[in-house]
Amino acid sequence: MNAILQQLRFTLIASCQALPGEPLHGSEIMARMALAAQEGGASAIRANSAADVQAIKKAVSLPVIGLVKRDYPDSDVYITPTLREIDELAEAGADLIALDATRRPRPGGVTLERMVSYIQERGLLSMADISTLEEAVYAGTLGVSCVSTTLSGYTPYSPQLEGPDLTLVQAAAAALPVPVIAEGRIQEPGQVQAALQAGAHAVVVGSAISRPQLITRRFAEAARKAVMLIHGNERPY
Ligand SMILES: CC(=O)N[C@H](C=O)[C@@H](O)[C@H](O)[C@H](O)COP(=O)(O)O
Repeated sequence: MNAILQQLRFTLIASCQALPGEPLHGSEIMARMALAAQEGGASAIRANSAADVQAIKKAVSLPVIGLVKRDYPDSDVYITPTLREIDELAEAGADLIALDATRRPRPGGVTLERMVSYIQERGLLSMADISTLEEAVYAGTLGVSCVSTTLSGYTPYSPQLEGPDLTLVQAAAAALPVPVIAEGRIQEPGQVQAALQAGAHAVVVGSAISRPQLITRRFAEAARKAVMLIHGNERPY
C-alpha cells in the first residue's frame, strides 16, 4: 500500500470546507481551520478548491485530499467532474484527488475511466467518492487508490439515511482490495469508532468539525427541546 494511505490507517481525516455564502468561506480561514484540525490530531485534510488546497498546504504538514465542487449545466456530477479540475488540484499541490465515482454521465462526456487514469498519469492518488456498493466495486476495478462513502444519501438511488451509511462501509470494506474510507454525516466520536469497527480504513468528518453554524444549530436545538420539556411549549418569554 502507498505510504500516504498507510499513514491514514485507523485515523481521523478532517474535511475543512466552506462554500461561497457560508460564514467561514475563504482560503485563509480554511487554512486556519486545517491548522486547528492538525493540532487536534487529524491525519489529513480534505479540502474544496485549488485556492483552499494551496493555502492549506502552506499552513499544515498533513497530506491534503483535494476536490473541486463545480456545477456544469449538462451533468449532476459536481465533485471534480472533469479533467480541468484535476489539473487545478494537481497544480495546487493536492496529494490525493477526490472525485465523483458514480456511473452518472460527466460534463462533456468524459468517462470515469479516463478521469482515474489521468490522475494516475499525474502521479497522484485517487479517492473515489461513491454512493452504493456497486459503484464501490466498479471503482475498485479501475485501480483507484481508495474509495469513500461520501455520496451515500446524495444520489437519488442511494439510501437517504440520517446518520452514516455503515452498512455500505462494512459491505465495501469486505468486497474491495483497496482501503474504504467512511464519510458522510458522522457527528459523534462513537460513530468514528463504529465506522472503524465496520472495517473503515479511516474516517472523514466534515461539518461536525468545520461548519460552526451547523454545530451551533445542534446545541441551539437542544436548548429549544429542553424548554419544550420543561414548559411544555416554546420559550415562554
Ligand atoms: C455530499 C458532499 O458533497 N460532500 C462533500 C464532499 O466533499 C462535503 O460537503 C462534506 O462535508 C464531506 O463529505 C464530509 O461529510 P460531513 O460534512 O457530513 O461530515
